[in-house]
Parts: sequence; C-alpha cells; structure tokens
Amino acid sequence: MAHAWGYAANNGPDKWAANFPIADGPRQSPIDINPGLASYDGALKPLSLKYDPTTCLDILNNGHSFQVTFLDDTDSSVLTGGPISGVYRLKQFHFHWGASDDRGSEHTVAGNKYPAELHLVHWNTKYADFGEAAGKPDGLAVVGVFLQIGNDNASLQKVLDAFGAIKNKGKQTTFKGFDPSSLLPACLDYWTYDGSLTTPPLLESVTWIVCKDPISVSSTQMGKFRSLLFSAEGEPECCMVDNYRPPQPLKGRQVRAFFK
Ligand SMILES: NS(=O)(=O)c1ccc(C(=O)NCc2cccc(O)c2)cc1
Ligand SMILES: [Zn+2]
Repeated sequence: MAHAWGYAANNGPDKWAANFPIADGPRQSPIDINPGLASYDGALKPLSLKYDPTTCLDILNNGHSFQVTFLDDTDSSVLTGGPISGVYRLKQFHFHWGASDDRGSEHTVAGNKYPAELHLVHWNTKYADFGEAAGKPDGLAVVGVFLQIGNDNASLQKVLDAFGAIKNKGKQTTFKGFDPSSLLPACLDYWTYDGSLTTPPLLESVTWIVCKDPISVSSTQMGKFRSLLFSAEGEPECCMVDNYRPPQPLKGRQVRAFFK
C-alpha cells in the first residue's frame, strides 16, 4: 500500500475502500443509532461483564489509538449474556476521540456526537484465538461506551497517568491491576446490531453492544487524550485527534434495544 491507513485527508476513512473494499460492505460500523427506530427485544439478556484486573498487561500507542491489552489465555475476563451466546474473552480496550469536545465518538445517537467513545473488544472462545475469530461473522463482540463532558473520571485518570510513557506511535509500557469494569456506566442498558471493525481491515465480524448511558470525562482529561501523537519518535509531531470513522449506511440492518 502506498501509505498506511490513518485519519488524515490523504489516508483517512474516505480513502480506505481503495485497499479495503469491504469498507462499502453490507454490515459496516459505526452507525447512527436512531432510538425511535430501534426495536425493543424482550428476548435480549442483561449484559454480564466479569473482568479480572490481574489479566491487565500493558498499554500501547499503536499509531491509531492507545490500547490496554489483557491476557486472554483463560476465561478470566469475559463477556456473556447480552445478545451473544457462549463466552467471549476480553482482548483489549481503546478509545476514539475528537480534536474538540463537539466530536470524537464513532457511533452517534440521533445524529448527536459525543467527545469520545470507549471500545471493549472481546472474541468468541468457540474459535482458537482473536485472529481466527476476527474473520468469523460471530467472532467478535465490542462493547461501546460514550464519554460525555462532566466530572473528572478517577478511573479513567489511572489510564491517562500512563500516557507519559506512550506519547509516540510504537511506545508500550507495563500497565497492571486495572479493572475495566470501573469504566462502565452504572446502567448497562444497550442497543445491539451486527457490524464490523471500525478501522481497517474493517472485518464484518462484530456484534456491537452500545451502552445507552455515557460515563463522564472532564474537559481537562479530554486534553490529555489529545496530548498523544500519531507520529513515531523522530517524525514530525502529529497530534492523535479525530481518530474516528463517521457513521456508515445501515443497509437494512435492524438495531435492537434491551430496554423499553
Ligand atoms: N474500533 S473497533 O473496536 O471496531 C476495532 C477493534 C479491534 C481492531 C483490531 O484488533 N485490529 C487489528 C486486527 C484485526 C483483525 C485481525 C487481527 O489479527 C488484528 C480494530 C478495530
Ligand atoms: Zn474502536
């Protein structure tokens, strides 16, 4: 590929289809969620998220976002219930955010954008590993949580405090004992639909579970997100901001609601 994918004018979301034709596929993500059109499904189960902080390994700047990676060789940190059947293991979580508080989320709600969105990425243990699961229509389940400007988020601050060591693309540092449950809203009402990874390779293997309620983040904390860089050490500095794909066509998909 001439140049790796990113979020700039020359390699951003509008350019991805050239190297990843599935970008124009039938079940792409994110989408705009229209609560009025979502249908309540009484058969949907409550979400069950059981996370073990001792499975937390490290935090990495991968040049597109930062991610906290988990040990996934046992069923210690798992998603069950919700719209999925079986057991999905937590692999990592990461965020998407904007250059200013008026944008940054990938999913939108009735056209409204949040300043950031958390993604907790899980893979179906009926497959051998994440890589295999990522190629299957029921392989992945991602829980999305919106962030809205409000009080300082003490749990999020623990993640932000590690940013000094991962400012540049490719930097990684040990990150232990973090409980991702502390980043979930009190109410786990959700919408769900069949979608894809929101970054290349854009694989259509994700059952999306988007929480209705946001968690808080302060404007100062949002500033900390924006202190990371897309660029590696020694390259011209490029602030890591606006690392979100805009909503994609629904193409006839149904969005179901766990709540009335
Ligand atoms: N933004 S997202 O949650 O849809 C998302 C989650 C995970 C990934 C990801 O893991 N990408 C790398 C990858 C993809 C497929 C197979 C692999 O082995 C690695 C990308 C986007
Ligand atoms: Zn994501």
